[in-house]
Amino acid sequence: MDDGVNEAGLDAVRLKIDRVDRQLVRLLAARKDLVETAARIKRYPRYVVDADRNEAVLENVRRCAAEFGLPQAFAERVWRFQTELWIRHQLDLMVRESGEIPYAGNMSASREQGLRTR
Ligand SMILES: C=C(O[C@@H]1C=C(C(=O)O)C=C[C@H]1O)C(=O)O
Repeated sequence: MDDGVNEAGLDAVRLKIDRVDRQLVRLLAARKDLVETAARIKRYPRYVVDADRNEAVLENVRRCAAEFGLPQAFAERVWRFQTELWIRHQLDLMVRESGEIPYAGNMSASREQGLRTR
């Protein structure tokens, strides 16, 4: 780079970004284990999507975002997208572990509940 860009400063901040990413991945892996436990408790695909719980999760995340200085709209978009991925993950897990076929109703239900990224 040119134009007097502080390359050493950029390298240093990127190192910190990589460290934060490592922590984020660790936390997501911990969430994955819990989401899988929830899936095993639910047992059936028809119980995977829970609109009330999705809303409660979003409300909690908005509160945390305000607390930690993350823009709420940003947090909300990440969580809506994430929730869709977790729902898919649970359905995939059920298929893997029980051979149960998830019916299309689940994903269309999640779309109706506004879980798609907009
Ligand atoms: C993990 C669950 O399953 C789904 C995924 C959720 C999540 O990722 O937070 C929340 C509700 C459900 O739609 C759950 O019911 O708690």
